[in-house]
Amino acid sequence: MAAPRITDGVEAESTETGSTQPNPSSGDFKRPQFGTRFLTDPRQVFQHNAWDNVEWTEEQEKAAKKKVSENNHPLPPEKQEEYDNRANEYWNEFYTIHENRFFKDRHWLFTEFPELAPQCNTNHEPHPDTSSSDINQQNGCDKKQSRDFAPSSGDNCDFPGSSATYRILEVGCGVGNTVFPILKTNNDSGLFVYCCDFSSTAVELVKTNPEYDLNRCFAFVHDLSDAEASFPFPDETLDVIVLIFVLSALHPDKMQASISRLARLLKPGGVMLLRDYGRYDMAQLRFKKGRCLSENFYVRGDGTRVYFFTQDELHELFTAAGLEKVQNLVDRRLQVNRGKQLTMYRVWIQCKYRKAS
Ligand SMILES: C[S@@+](CC[C@H](N)C(=O)[O-])C[C@H]1O[C@@H](n2cnc3c(N)ncnc32)[C@H](O)[C@@H]1O
Repeated sequence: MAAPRITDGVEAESTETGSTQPNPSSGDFKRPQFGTRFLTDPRQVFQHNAWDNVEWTEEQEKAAKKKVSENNHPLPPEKQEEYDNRANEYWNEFYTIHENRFFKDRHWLFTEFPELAPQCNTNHEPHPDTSSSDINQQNGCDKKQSRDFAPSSGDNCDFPGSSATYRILEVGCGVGNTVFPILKTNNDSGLFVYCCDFSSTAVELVKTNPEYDLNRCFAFVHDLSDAEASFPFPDETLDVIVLIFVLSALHPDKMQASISRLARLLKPGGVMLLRDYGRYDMAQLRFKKGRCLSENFYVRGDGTRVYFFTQDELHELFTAAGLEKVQNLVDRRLQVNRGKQLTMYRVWIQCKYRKAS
């Protein structure tokens, strides 16, 4: 595996495999055997490109804490405001420069999140209460209706994907590195995938991708931090919501309202899936002075922002939105650049939270 590509902007975090280790305290007991290369002899560190489930020493944790607190001098309020007001412009610039070359398709998606293609995985049983026919009946819709739609009609029967039986929304979809693999892998004829991003440049790249198929997918511009903004489908219509390295891009003050708004979109029994940066990830420790916006929240050289979560913070956000924990684990990985003899400690958090039936 190649070392992560580092620029003065976003880290190519999502090129990494998502191998994680089962953690009984995470409530996750059925995880596949994946990511089982453990570093038992430190002298062997440069023998492989990556090591799984790396334990941090006390000194390492202490040094990370010290580095973060030394850097905790927030930028002045006017700078903060500018980064907040122009957040989508910075991401537009990012996608204008990188187009679809930056975030790579990820192979770990379906091992970590089998909910994205449940027919390929016998562990997953959609909850009996969450069938789309129920939703359509609640909305007075006939399940056999055409998939054509008129998004502005305001008619709940006539929203994109209204006749689907399994609906997934990806928020902060970028150029579709999760959406297109889902469409390719999950060939359930009842599947419909929505995806949104507040970068109109990213959404345009999704829409102009040759694999974009309006019969199976609908991309739209949406600002997650605007909890009042409407969605092109009614509440309680989604089986799955996916957030991959997107919540961390929001201002921490906006996170709770955004997650609570998203929770309303889930059917009873539906799940929210998240993978994002964990506290003291290499990317956090690499920030230089003058980049801190508030505690554990930073702005990169290209104007995009990033927060580094603890498991407890995410648990609090999801449960305050009325969701129940299915999984909340930390994925600690040691990546090695053998050529440069560099070690990089990555910390990612992975969560699944369900809406009660
Ligand atoms: C690190 S990228 C991850 C992109 C994609 N999820 C992936 O993994 O390839 C973060 C994405 O979140 C989007 N984003 C940031 N803030 C957002 C917001 N408030 N509403 C919607 N999308 C947002 C950015 O435009 C960007 O596409």
